[in-house]
Amino acid sequence: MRTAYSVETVRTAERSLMARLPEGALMQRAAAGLAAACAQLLGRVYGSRVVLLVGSGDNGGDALYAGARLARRGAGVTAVLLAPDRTHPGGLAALRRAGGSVAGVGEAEELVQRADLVVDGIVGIGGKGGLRPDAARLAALSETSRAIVVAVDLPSGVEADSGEVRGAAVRADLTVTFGTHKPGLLIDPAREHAGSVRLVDIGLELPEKADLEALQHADVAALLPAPAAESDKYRRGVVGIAAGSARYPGAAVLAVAGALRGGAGAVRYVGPAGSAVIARFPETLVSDRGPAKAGRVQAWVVGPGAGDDAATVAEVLEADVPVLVDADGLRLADRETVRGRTAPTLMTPHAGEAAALLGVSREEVEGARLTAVRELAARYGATVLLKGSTTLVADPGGGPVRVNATGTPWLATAGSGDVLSGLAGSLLAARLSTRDAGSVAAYLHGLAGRYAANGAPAGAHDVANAIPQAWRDARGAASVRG
Ligand SMILES: NC(=O)C1=CN([C@@H]2O[C@H](COP(=O)(O)OP(=O)(O)OC[C@H]3O[C@@H](n4cnc5c(N)ncnc54)[C@H](O)[C@@H]3O)[C@@H](O)[C@H]2O)[C@@H](O)CC1
Ligand SMILES: Nc1ncnc2c1ncn2[C@@H]1O[C@H](COP(=O)(O)OP(=O)(O)O)[C@@H](O)[C@H]1O
Ligand SMILES: [K+]
Repeated sequence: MRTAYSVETVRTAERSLMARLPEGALMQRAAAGLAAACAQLLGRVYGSRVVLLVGSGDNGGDALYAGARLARRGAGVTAVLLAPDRTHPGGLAALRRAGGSVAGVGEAEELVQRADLVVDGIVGIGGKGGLRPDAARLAALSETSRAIVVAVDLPSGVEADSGEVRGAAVRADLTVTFGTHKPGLLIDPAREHAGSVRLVDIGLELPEKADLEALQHADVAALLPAPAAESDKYRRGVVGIAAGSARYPGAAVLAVAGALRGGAGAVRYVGPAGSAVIARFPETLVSDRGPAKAGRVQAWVVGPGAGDDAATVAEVLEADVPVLVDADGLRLADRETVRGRTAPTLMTPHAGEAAALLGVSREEVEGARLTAVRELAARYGATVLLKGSTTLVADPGGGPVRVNATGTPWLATAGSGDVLSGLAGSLLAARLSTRDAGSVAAYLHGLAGRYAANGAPAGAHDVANAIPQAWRDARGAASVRG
Protein backbone atom coordinates (compact mmCIF):
# COMPACT_ATOMS: atom_id res chain seq x y z
CA MET A 1 0.00 0.00 0.00
CA ARG A 2 1.30 3.45 -0.84
CA THR A 3 0.29 5.95 1.80
CA ALA A 4 0.25 9.74 2.12
CA TYR A 5 0.07 11.84 5.28
CA SER A 6 -1.10 15.37 5.94
CA VAL A 7 1.27 18.21 6.79
CA GLU A 8 0.10 18.17 10.40
CA THR A 9 1.02 14.50 10.80
CA VAL A 10 4.38 15.04 9.07
CA ARG A 11 5.17 17.95 11.39
CA THR A 12 4.37 15.87 14.48
CA ALA A 13 6.53 12.98 13.28
CA GLU A 14 9.37 15.37 12.40
CA ARG A 15 9.29 17.00 15.82
CA SER A 16 9.54 13.71 17.66
CA LEU A 17 12.38 12.49 15.44
CA MET A 18 14.29 15.78 15.60
CA ALA A 19 14.21 15.67 19.38
CA ARG A 20 16.22 12.44 19.22
CA LEU A 21 18.75 13.44 16.56
CA PRO A 22 21.61 15.96 16.41
CA GLU A 23 20.57 19.35 15.04
CA GLY A 24 20.33 19.48 11.27
CA ALA A 25 20.55 15.70 10.83
CA LEU A 26 17.14 15.42 9.14
CA MET A 27 17.92 18.16 6.69
CA GLN A 28 21.20 16.45 5.81
CA ARG A 29 19.34 13.22 5.09
CA ALA A 30 16.90 15.11 2.88
CA ALA A 31 19.67 17.00 1.07
CA ALA A 32 21.70 13.84 0.47
CA GLY A 33 18.70 12.12 -1.15
CA LEU A 34 17.92 15.21 -3.18
CA ALA A 35 21.50 15.62 -4.43
CA ALA A 36 21.70 11.93 -5.38
CA ALA A 37 18.50 12.22 -7.44
CA CYS A 38 19.78 15.38 -9.16
CA ALA A 39 23.13 13.77 -9.93
CA GLN A 40 21.38 10.76 -11.43
CA LEU A 41 19.26 12.96 -13.69
CA LEU A 42 22.25 15.04 -14.77
CA GLY A 43 24.31 11.97 -15.62
CA ARG A 44 27.52 14.00 -15.57
CA VAL A 45 27.63 16.41 -12.62
CA TYR A 46 31.04 17.92 -13.34
CA GLY A 47 30.65 21.01 -15.52
CA SER A 48 26.84 21.07 -15.37
CA ARG A 49 24.92 24.29 -14.66
CA VAL A 50 22.57 24.09 -11.71
CA VAL A 51 20.23 26.86 -10.56
CA LEU A 52 18.61 26.71 -7.13
CA LEU A 53 15.39 28.66 -6.54
CA VAL A 54 15.59 29.34 -2.83
CA GLY A 55 12.76 30.55 -0.60
CA SER A 56 13.04 31.69 2.99
CA GLY A 57 12.26 28.43 4.77
CA ASP A 58 13.75 24.98 5.30
CA ASN A 59 12.67 23.94 1.82
CA GLY A 60 15.23 26.43 0.55
CA GLY A 61 17.69 25.00 3.10
CA ASP A 62 17.34 21.54 1.55
CA ALA A 63 18.01 23.02 -1.90
CA LEU A 64 21.11 24.87 -0.66
CA TYR A 65 22.68 21.84 1.07
CA ALA A 66 21.96 19.68 -1.99
CA GLY A 67 23.46 22.42 -4.19
CA ALA A 68 26.59 22.39 -2.03
CA ARG A 69 26.93 18.63 -2.58
CA LEU A 70 26.63 19.11 -6.35
CA ALA A 71 29.10 22.01 -6.31
CA ARG A 72 31.64 19.80 -4.51
CA ARG A 73 31.29 17.36 -7.40
CA GLY A 74 32.15 20.07 -9.92
CA ALA A 75 28.77 21.53 -10.89
CA GLY A 76 28.46 25.30 -11.37
CA VAL A 77 25.76 26.11 -8.83
CA THR A 78 23.97 29.45 -8.47
CA ALA A 79 21.30 30.10 -5.86
CA VAL A 80 18.58 32.64 -6.66
CA LEU A 81 17.51 33.99 -3.27
CA LEU A 82 13.91 35.14 -2.86
CA ALA A 83 14.62 36.73 0.51
CA PRO A 84 18.40 37.23 0.93
CA ASP A 85 18.13 38.31 4.57
CA ARG A 86 15.93 35.35 5.57
CA THR A 87 17.72 32.58 3.71
CA HIS A 88 18.64 29.39 5.65
CA PRO A 89 22.01 30.50 7.07
CA GLY A 90 23.65 27.07 7.38
CA GLY A 91 22.62 26.08 3.87
CA LEU A 92 23.88 29.33 2.39
CA ALA A 93 27.22 29.04 4.16
CA ALA A 94 27.60 25.45 2.96
CA LEU A 95 26.93 26.46 -0.63
CA ARG A 96 29.43 29.30 -0.45
CA ARG A 97 32.09 27.03 1.09
CA ALA A 98 31.57 24.56 -1.76
CA GLY A 99 32.17 27.32 -4.34
CA GLY A 100 28.55 28.08 -5.26
CA SER A 101 27.40 31.61 -5.98
CA VAL A 102 24.36 33.72 -5.22
CA ALA A 103 22.09 35.85 -7.42
CA GLY A 104 19.00 38.01 -7.04
CA VAL A 105 15.53 37.41 -8.44
CA GLY A 106 16.23 39.85 -11.30
CA GLU A 107 18.86 37.52 -12.73
CA ALA A 108 16.72 34.41 -12.50
CA GLU A 109 15.32 34.38 -16.01
CA GLU A 110 18.69 34.39 -17.74
CA LEU A 111 20.15 31.84 -15.33
CA VAL A 112 17.21 29.48 -15.75
CA GLN A 113 17.43 29.75 -19.57
CA ARG A 114 21.04 28.55 -19.48
CA ALA A 115 20.64 25.91 -16.78
CA ASP A 116 20.85 22.15 -17.18
CA LEU A 117 19.00 21.60 -13.91
CA VAL A 118 16.68 23.82 -11.86
CA VAL A 119 16.00 22.90 -8.23
CA ASP A 120 12.74 24.27 -6.81
CA GLY A 121 13.28 25.10 -3.14
CA ILE A 122 10.80 28.00 -3.08
CA VAL A 123 8.35 26.49 -0.57
CA GLY A 124 7.52 23.03 0.70
CA ILE A 125 5.01 21.99 3.32
CA GLY A 126 5.22 25.46 4.91
CA GLY A 127 3.60 27.13 1.89
CA LYS A 128 0.44 29.08 2.72
CA GLY A 129 -2.09 30.05 0.02
CA GLY A 130 -1.12 30.91 -3.55
CA LEU A 131 2.50 31.85 -4.23
CA ARG A 132 3.42 35.49 -3.57
CA PRO A 133 4.32 37.55 -6.68
CA ASP A 134 8.13 37.04 -6.70
CA ALA A 135 7.78 33.34 -5.96
CA ALA A 136 5.06 33.04 -8.61
CA ARG A 137 7.38 34.60 -11.21
CA LEU A 138 10.11 32.09 -10.41
CA ALA A 139 7.62 29.23 -10.56
CA ALA A 140 6.43 30.40 -13.97
CA LEU A 141 10.03 30.27 -15.26
CA SER A 142 10.05 26.52 -14.59
CA GLU A 143 7.24 26.07 -17.13
CA THR A 144 9.23 27.60 -19.99
CA SER A 145 12.67 26.27 -19.08
CA ARG A 146 14.30 23.55 -21.11
CA ALA A 147 16.26 22.47 -18.06
CA ILE A 148 15.36 19.45 -15.98
CA VAL A 149 13.22 20.69 -13.07
CA VAL A 150 13.42 18.94 -9.70
CA ALA A 151 10.98 19.99 -6.97
CA VAL A 152 12.06 19.73 -3.34
CA ASP A 153 9.43 17.91 -1.25
CA LEU A 154 6.56 19.39 -3.33
CA PRO A 155 6.28 21.50 -6.47
CA SER A 156 5.99 25.03 -5.05
CA GLY A 157 2.48 26.43 -5.43
CA VAL A 158 0.55 23.18 -4.96
CA GLU A 159 -1.36 22.49 -1.76
CA ALA A 160 0.23 19.62 0.10
CA ASP A 161 -2.92 18.38 1.82
CA SER A 162 -5.46 18.60 -0.98
CA GLY A 163 -3.74 18.61 -4.37
CA GLU A 164 -5.32 21.95 -5.19
CA VAL A 165 -3.38 24.50 -7.25
CA ARG A 166 -4.26 28.17 -6.90
CA GLY A 167 -2.30 30.32 -9.31
CA ALA A 168 1.26 29.71 -10.49
CA ALA A 169 2.95 26.47 -9.52
CA VAL A 170 6.21 24.82 -10.47
CA ARG A 171 5.98 22.09 -13.09
CA ALA A 172 8.60 19.49 -12.25
CA ASP A 173 10.04 16.50 -14.06
CA LEU A 174 10.79 14.91 -10.71
CA THR A 175 9.70 15.62 -7.16
CA VAL A 176 11.94 14.34 -4.40
CA THR A 177 9.75 14.11 -1.33
CA PHE A 178 10.85 13.39 2.23
CA GLY A 179 9.57 10.94 4.84
CA THR A 180 6.22 10.21 3.17
CA HIS A 181 4.12 11.12 0.16
CA LYS A 182 1.91 14.13 0.75
CA PRO A 183 -1.73 13.78 -0.45
CA GLY A 184 -1.21 16.50 -3.07
CA LEU A 185 1.44 14.44 -4.82
CA LEU A 186 -1.14 11.77 -5.63
CA ILE A 187 -4.18 13.90 -6.56
CA ASP A 188 -4.72 16.02 -9.67
CA PRO A 189 -4.24 18.82 -10.51
CA ALA A 190 -1.15 18.89 -8.25
CA ARG A 191 -0.07 15.38 -9.26
CA GLU A 192 0.44 16.57 -12.80
CA HIS A 193 2.84 19.27 -11.55
CA ALA A 194 4.95 16.78 -9.61
CA GLY A 195 6.21 14.68 -12.53
CA SER A 196 7.57 11.40 -11.24
CA VAL A 197 7.88 11.21 -7.49
CA ARG A 198 10.78 9.76 -5.52
CA LEU A 199 10.42 9.16 -1.80
CA VAL A 200 13.51 9.65 0.37
CA ASP A 201 13.36 7.86 3.70
CA ILE A 202 14.47 10.22 6.47
CA GLY A 203 13.39 7.90 9.28
CA LEU A 204 9.99 9.41 10.14
CA GLU A 205 7.75 7.21 12.25
CA LEU A 206 4.22 7.65 10.99
CA PRO A 207 0.90 6.55 12.50
CA GLU A 208 -0.82 3.45 11.14
CA LYS A 209 -3.80 5.36 9.78
CA ALA A 210 -2.87 7.37 6.70
CA ASP A 211 -4.85 10.24 5.18
CA LEU A 212 -4.67 8.74 1.71
CA GLU A 213 -3.98 5.22 0.46
CA ALA A 214 -3.18 3.91 -3.00
CA LEU A 215 -3.58 0.18 -3.57
CA GLN A 216 -0.67 -1.62 -5.24
CA HIS A 217 -0.71 -4.93 -7.12
CA ALA A 218 -0.22 -7.04 -3.98
CA ASP A 219 -3.05 -5.26 -2.11
CA VAL A 220 -5.41 -5.84 -5.02
CA ALA A 221 -4.34 -9.47 -5.31
CA ALA A 222 -5.15 -10.02 -1.64
CA LEU A 223 -8.64 -8.53 -2.08
CA LEU A 224 -9.67 -10.23 -5.33
CA PRO A 225 -12.30 -12.91 -4.87
CA ALA A 226 -11.25 -16.40 -5.92
CA PRO A 227 -13.56 -19.41 -6.10
CA ALA A 228 -12.80 -22.20 -3.62
CA ALA A 229 -13.20 -25.90 -4.40
CA GLU A 230 -16.69 -25.95 -2.87
CA SER A 231 -17.89 -22.79 -4.62
CA ASP A 232 -20.98 -22.66 -6.75
CA LYS A 233 -22.37 -19.72 -8.62
CA TYR A 234 -24.65 -18.63 -5.75
CA ARG A 235 -21.90 -18.83 -3.16
CA ARG A 236 -19.71 -16.69 -5.41
CA GLY A 237 -22.50 -14.12 -5.48
CA VAL A 238 -25.08 -12.93 -7.99
CA VAL A 239 -25.01 -9.32 -9.14
CA GLY A 240 -28.15 -7.64 -10.43
CA ILE A 241 -27.84 -5.01 -13.15
CA ALA A 242 -30.78 -2.61 -13.54
CA ALA A 243 -29.61 -0.45 -16.41
CA GLY A 244 -30.25 0.66 -19.97
CA SER A 245 -33.34 2.02 -21.64
CA ALA A 246 -34.92 1.89 -25.07
CA ARG A 247 -32.74 4.90 -25.88
CA TYR A 248 -29.52 3.60 -24.30
CA PRO A 249 -29.45 -0.21 -24.56
CA GLY A 250 -25.65 -0.12 -24.93
CA ALA A 251 -25.17 1.02 -21.32
CA ALA A 252 -26.83 -2.21 -20.16
CA VAL A 253 -24.60 -4.33 -22.41
CA LEU A 254 -21.45 -2.58 -21.17
CA ALA A 255 -22.41 -2.78 -17.49
CA VAL A 256 -23.07 -6.51 -17.93
CA ALA A 257 -19.74 -6.82 -19.77
CA GLY A 258 -17.97 -5.33 -16.76
CA ALA A 259 -19.97 -7.44 -14.29
CA LEU A 260 -19.22 -10.73 -16.05
CA ARG A 261 -15.49 -10.08 -15.51
CA GLY A 262 -15.85 -9.01 -11.89
CA GLY A 263 -15.89 -12.21 -9.87
CA ALA A 264 -19.60 -12.78 -9.21
CA GLY A 265 -20.91 -16.26 -10.03
CA ALA A 266 -23.80 -14.96 -12.12
CA VAL A 267 -25.13 -11.73 -13.58
CA ARG A 268 -28.85 -11.03 -13.50
CA TYR A 269 -30.19 -8.31 -15.78
CA VAL A 270 -33.48 -6.44 -15.40
CA GLY A 271 -34.63 -3.72 -17.78
CA PRO A 272 -35.74 -2.99 -21.31
CA ALA A 273 -32.47 -4.00 -23.01
CA GLY A 274 -32.76 -7.74 -22.30
CA SER A 275 -32.56 -8.86 -25.91
CA ALA A 276 -29.48 -6.72 -26.63
CA VAL A 277 -27.84 -8.12 -23.50
CA ILE A 278 -28.65 -11.76 -24.22
CA ALA A 279 -27.56 -11.42 -27.85
CA ARG A 280 -24.13 -10.34 -26.71
CA PHE A 281 -23.81 -12.29 -23.46
CA PRO A 282 -25.95 -15.46 -23.48
CA GLU A 283 -24.74 -16.38 -19.99
CA THR A 284 -26.74 -13.47 -18.46
CA LEU A 285 -29.87 -14.33 -16.44
CA VAL A 286 -32.37 -11.95 -17.99
CA SER A 287 -35.62 -11.09 -16.23
CA ASP A 288 -38.48 -8.99 -17.55
CA ARG A 289 -39.89 -8.35 -14.08
CA GLY A 290 -38.84 -5.47 -11.86
CA PRO A 291 -35.84 -5.66 -9.51
CA ALA A 292 -37.93 -6.75 -6.50
CA LYS A 293 -39.23 -9.83 -8.35
CA ALA A 294 -36.16 -10.67 -10.37
CA GLY A 295 -34.77 -13.24 -7.90
CA ARG A 296 -32.07 -13.09 -5.27
CA VAL A 297 -28.93 -11.06 -5.77
CA GLN A 298 -26.09 -10.17 -3.38
CA ALA A 299 -25.64 -6.69 -4.85
CA TRP A 300 -27.31 -4.33 -7.32
CA VAL A 301 -26.01 -1.88 -9.89
CA VAL A 302 -28.55 0.74 -10.91
CA GLY A 303 -28.44 3.75 -13.18
CA PRO A 304 -26.24 3.39 -16.29
CA GLY A 305 -28.34 4.53 -19.27
CA ALA A 306 -31.46 4.49 -17.07
CA GLY A 307 -32.93 7.68 -18.55
CA ASP A 308 -35.73 8.89 -16.30
CA ASP A 309 -36.74 5.60 -14.73
CA ALA A 310 -36.94 6.86 -11.15
CA ALA A 311 -39.22 3.98 -10.08
CA THR A 312 -36.55 1.34 -10.76
CA VAL A 313 -33.95 3.35 -8.86
CA ALA A 314 -36.29 3.64 -5.88
CA GLU A 315 -37.11 -0.08 -6.01
CA VAL A 316 -33.44 -1.06 -6.05
CA LEU A 317 -32.65 1.26 -3.16
CA GLU A 318 -35.20 -0.66 -1.08
CA ALA A 319 -33.21 -3.89 -1.41
CA ASP A 320 -31.32 -4.92 1.70
CA VAL A 321 -28.08 -5.66 -0.18
CA PRO A 322 -25.19 -3.38 -1.27
CA VAL A 323 -26.25 -1.07 -4.11
CA LEU A 324 -24.05 0.77 -6.59
CA VAL A 325 -25.67 3.92 -8.01
CA ASP A 326 -24.20 5.36 -11.20
CA ALA A 327 -24.96 7.82 -14.02
CA ASP A 328 -28.69 8.68 -14.34
CA GLY A 329 -29.30 6.83 -11.08
CA LEU A 330 -27.33 9.49 -9.21
CA ARG A 331 -29.74 12.19 -10.33
CA LEU A 332 -32.79 10.04 -9.63
CA ALA A 333 -31.80 8.69 -6.21
CA ASP A 334 -33.46 10.42 -3.28
CA ARG A 335 -30.84 11.56 -0.78
CA GLU A 336 -32.84 10.74 2.33
CA THR A 337 -33.60 7.27 0.97
CA VAL A 338 -29.89 6.66 0.40
CA ARG A 339 -29.06 7.98 3.88
CA GLY A 340 -31.70 5.75 5.42
CA ARG A 341 -30.46 2.51 3.85
CA THR A 342 -29.12 -0.13 6.21
CA ALA A 343 -27.06 -2.00 3.60
CA PRO A 344 -24.08 -0.09 2.15
CA THR A 345 -24.33 2.16 -0.92
CA LEU A 346 -21.59 3.01 -3.42
CA MET A 347 -22.09 6.07 -5.62
CA THR A 348 -19.87 6.50 -8.68
CA PRO A 349 -20.15 10.03 -10.15
CA HIS A 350 -17.77 11.69 -12.59
CA ALA A 351 -16.90 15.33 -11.88
CA GLY A 352 -19.95 16.67 -13.76
CA GLU A 353 -22.37 14.43 -11.86
CA ALA A 354 -20.68 15.21 -8.54
CA ALA A 355 -20.95 18.93 -9.32
CA ALA A 356 -24.68 18.60 -10.00
CA LEU A 357 -25.22 16.75 -6.70
CA LEU A 358 -23.21 19.33 -4.75
CA GLY A 359 -24.67 22.35 -6.55
CA VAL A 360 -21.25 23.66 -7.64
CA SER A 361 -19.47 23.90 -11.00
CA ARG A 362 -17.59 21.01 -12.61
CA GLU A 363 -14.39 23.10 -12.43
CA GLU A 364 -14.78 23.43 -8.67
CA VAL A 365 -14.99 19.67 -8.28
CA GLU A 366 -12.02 19.08 -10.58
CA GLY A 367 -9.97 21.69 -8.70
CA ALA A 368 -10.77 20.30 -5.26
CA ARG A 369 -11.45 16.59 -5.70
CA LEU A 370 -10.67 15.55 -2.14
CA THR A 371 -13.06 18.07 -0.63
CA ALA A 372 -15.77 17.12 -3.12
CA VAL A 373 -15.57 13.37 -2.54
CA ARG A 374 -15.56 13.73 1.25
CA GLU A 375 -18.45 16.17 1.16
CA LEU A 376 -20.57 13.92 -1.05
CA ALA A 377 -19.86 10.86 1.11
CA ALA A 378 -20.91 12.79 4.21
CA ARG A 379 -24.06 14.24 2.62
CA TYR A 380 -25.33 10.89 1.31
CA GLY A 381 -24.03 8.65 4.09
CA ALA A 382 -22.59 6.52 1.27
CA THR A 383 -19.21 5.49 -0.07
CA VAL A 384 -18.41 7.73 -3.04
CA LEU A 385 -16.10 6.93 -5.93
CA LEU A 386 -15.27 10.13 -7.82
CA LYS A 387 -14.07 9.28 -11.33
CA GLY A 388 -11.55 11.19 -13.40
CA SER A 389 -7.83 11.38 -14.07
CA THR A 390 -7.28 10.37 -10.46
CA THR A 391 -10.14 8.41 -8.97
CA LEU A 392 -10.91 8.88 -5.27
CA VAL A 393 -12.97 6.63 -3.01
CA ALA A 394 -14.20 8.01 0.32
CA ASP A 395 -16.25 6.36 3.05
CA PRO A 396 -18.95 8.38 4.84
CA GLY A 397 -17.40 7.85 8.27
CA GLY A 398 -14.06 9.39 7.27
CA GLY A 399 -10.87 7.32 7.35
CA PRO A 400 -8.23 7.12 4.66
CA VAL A 401 -9.43 8.09 1.19
CA ARG A 402 -8.31 5.66 -1.51
CA VAL A 403 -6.71 7.13 -4.61
CA ASN A 404 -6.24 5.33 -7.90
CA ALA A 405 -3.99 6.43 -10.70
CA THR A 406 -3.70 3.27 -12.82
CA GLY A 407 -5.91 4.81 -15.52
CA THR A 408 -5.06 6.50 -18.78
CA PRO A 409 -6.75 9.43 -20.52
CA TRP A 410 -7.78 6.93 -23.24
CA LEU A 411 -10.41 5.79 -20.72
CA ALA A 412 -12.26 9.04 -21.32
CA THR A 413 -14.45 7.28 -23.88
CA ALA A 414 -18.22 6.81 -23.95
CA GLY A 415 -19.39 3.84 -21.92
CA SER A 416 -16.20 3.13 -19.99
CA GLY A 417 -17.95 4.27 -16.81
CA ASP A 418 -20.68 1.66 -17.43
CA VAL A 419 -18.02 -1.06 -17.54
CA LEU A 420 -16.61 0.22 -14.24
CA SER A 421 -19.99 0.14 -12.53
CA GLY A 422 -20.64 -3.46 -13.61
CA LEU A 423 -17.18 -4.50 -12.47
CA ALA A 424 -17.52 -2.82 -9.07
CA GLY A 425 -21.04 -4.24 -8.62
CA SER A 426 -19.75 -7.73 -9.28
CA LEU A 427 -17.05 -7.27 -6.63
CA LEU A 428 -19.75 -6.10 -4.20
CA ALA A 429 -21.72 -9.29 -4.91
CA ALA A 430 -18.53 -11.23 -4.19
CA ARG A 431 -18.73 -9.58 -0.73
CA LEU A 432 -16.04 -6.94 -0.90
CA SER A 433 -16.87 -3.80 1.11
CA THR A 434 -17.98 -0.73 -0.85
CA ARG A 435 -14.57 0.87 -0.31
CA ASP A 436 -12.64 -2.22 -1.44
CA ALA A 437 -15.00 -2.96 -4.34
CA GLY A 438 -14.75 0.62 -5.58
CA SER A 439 -11.00 0.93 -5.27
CA VAL A 440 -10.22 -2.55 -6.64
CA ALA A 441 -12.58 -1.94 -9.57
CA ALA A 442 -10.95 1.42 -10.31
CA TYR A 443 -7.53 -0.23 -10.18
CA LEU A 444 -8.43 -3.07 -12.56
CA HIS A 445 -10.43 -0.78 -14.85
CA GLY A 446 -7.50 1.64 -15.15
CA LEU A 447 -5.10 -1.17 -15.90
CA ALA A 448 -7.54 -2.71 -18.38
CA GLY A 449 -7.77 0.70 -20.04
CA ARG A 450 -4.00 0.67 -20.49
CA TYR A 451 -3.99 -2.82 -21.94
CA ALA A 452 -6.92 -2.01 -24.23
CA ALA A 453 -5.47 1.27 -25.48
CA ASN A 454 -1.75 0.50 -25.51
CA GLY A 455 -1.13 3.90 -27.06
CA ALA A 456 -4.12 3.96 -29.43
CA PRO A 457 -7.83 4.69 -29.05
CA ALA A 458 -9.97 1.92 -27.57
CA GLY A 459 -13.71 1.52 -27.07
CA ALA A 460 -15.41 0.73 -23.78
CA HIS A 461 -16.02 -2.89 -24.85
CA ASP A 462 -12.25 -3.25 -25.42
CA VAL A 463 -11.72 -2.12 -21.83
CA ALA A 464 -14.16 -4.78 -20.59
CA ASN A 465 -12.38 -7.43 -22.69
CA ALA A 466 -9.04 -6.45 -21.13
CA ILE A 467 -10.23 -6.85 -17.51
CA PRO A 468 -9.12 -10.51 -17.26
CA GLN A 469 -5.62 -9.49 -18.35
CA ALA A 470 -5.54 -6.77 -15.68
CA TRP A 471 -6.83 -9.29 -13.12
CA ARG A 472 -4.10 -11.82 -13.98
CA ASP A 473 -1.51 -9.09 -13.91
CA ALA A 474 -2.54 -7.99 -10.41
CA ARG A 475 -2.67 -11.58 -9.16
CA GLY A 476 0.79 -12.22 -10.58
CA ALA A 477 2.22 -10.26 -7.67
CA ALA A 478 0.77 -12.72 -5.16
CA SER A 479 1.75 -16.28 -4.49
CA VAL A 480 -1.84 -17.53 -4.67
CA ARG A 481 -2.29 -18.30 -8.36
CA GLY A 482 -5.23 -20.64 -8.86
N1 LIG B 1 11.36 20.10 9.51
C1 LIG B 1 12.24 19.16 9.19
O1 LIG B 1 12.79 18.46 9.99
C2 LIG B 1 12.57 18.93 7.82
C3 LIG B 1 12.07 19.78 6.85
N2 LIG B 1 12.44 19.64 5.62
C4 LIG B 1 12.10 20.65 4.63
O2 LIG B 1 11.51 21.76 5.20
C5 LIG B 1 10.32 22.10 4.52
C6 LIG B 1 9.42 22.83 5.43
O3 LIG B 1 10.14 23.96 5.84
P1 LIG B 1 9.45 25.23 6.49
O4 LIG B 1 8.59 24.83 7.58
O5 LIG B 1 10.55 26.18 6.80
O6 LIG B 1 8.53 25.79 5.36
P2 LIG B 1 8.82 26.07 3.81
O7 LIG B 1 10.24 26.30 3.53
O8 LIG B 1 8.11 25.05 3.06
O9 LIG B 1 8.01 27.41 3.60
C7 LIG B 1 8.01 28.44 4.55
C8 LIG B 1 8.63 29.67 4.00
O10 LIG B 1 8.03 30.02 2.78
C9 LIG B 1 7.41 31.29 2.87
N3 LIG B 1 6.09 31.17 2.25
C10 LIG B 1 5.00 30.56 2.78
N4 LIG B 1 3.97 30.64 1.93
C11 LIG B 1 4.42 31.31 0.85
C12 LIG B 1 3.79 31.72 -0.35
N5 LIG B 1 2.51 31.47 -0.59
N6 LIG B 1 4.52 32.39 -1.25
C13 LIG B 1 5.82 32.65 -1.01
N7 LIG B 1 6.46 32.29 0.12
C14 LIG B 1 5.76 31.64 1.04
C15 LIG B 1 7.32 31.64 4.33
O11 LIG B 1 7.49 33.01 4.50
C16 LIG B 1 8.41 30.83 4.96
O12 LIG B 1 9.61 31.54 5.04
C17 LIG B 1 9.82 20.79 3.99
O13 LIG B 1 8.95 20.94 2.90
C18 LIG B 1 11.12 20.12 3.60
O14 LIG B 1 11.55 20.55 2.32
C19 LIG B 1 13.44 18.66 5.24
O15 LIG B 1 14.67 19.28 5.40
C20 LIG B 1 13.37 17.44 6.09
C21 LIG B 1 13.45 17.79 7.50
N1 LIG C 1 -8.05 11.69 -18.00
C1 LIG C 1 -8.34 10.50 -17.50
N2 LIG C 1 -7.37 9.70 -17.02
C2 LIG C 1 -7.68 8.49 -16.50
N3 LIG C 1 -8.94 7.98 -16.44
C3 LIG C 1 -9.94 8.73 -16.90
C4 LIG C 1 -9.71 10.02 -17.44
N4 LIG C 1 -10.89 10.52 -17.82
C5 LIG C 1 -11.83 9.60 -17.50
N5 LIG C 1 -11.26 8.52 -16.95
C6 LIG C 1 -11.95 7.31 -16.47
O1 LIG C 1 -12.82 6.85 -17.50
C7 LIG C 1 -14.08 6.46 -16.98
C8 LIG C 1 -15.15 7.34 -17.61
O2 LIG C 1 -16.36 7.17 -16.97
P1 LIG C 1 -17.60 8.15 -17.22
O3 LIG C 1 -17.15 9.57 -17.15
O4 LIG C 1 -18.70 7.72 -16.35
O5 LIG C 1 -17.93 7.85 -18.75
P2 LIG C 1 -19.27 7.28 -19.41
O6 LIG C 1 -20.39 7.99 -18.74
O7 LIG C 1 -19.17 7.63 -20.86
O8 LIG C 1 -19.28 5.83 -19.18
C9 LIG C 1 -13.95 6.59 -15.48
O9 LIG C 1 -13.54 5.37 -14.93
C10 LIG C 1 -12.84 7.62 -15.30
O10 LIG C 1 -12.16 7.51 -14.08
K1 LIG D 1 9.45 23.06 -3.45
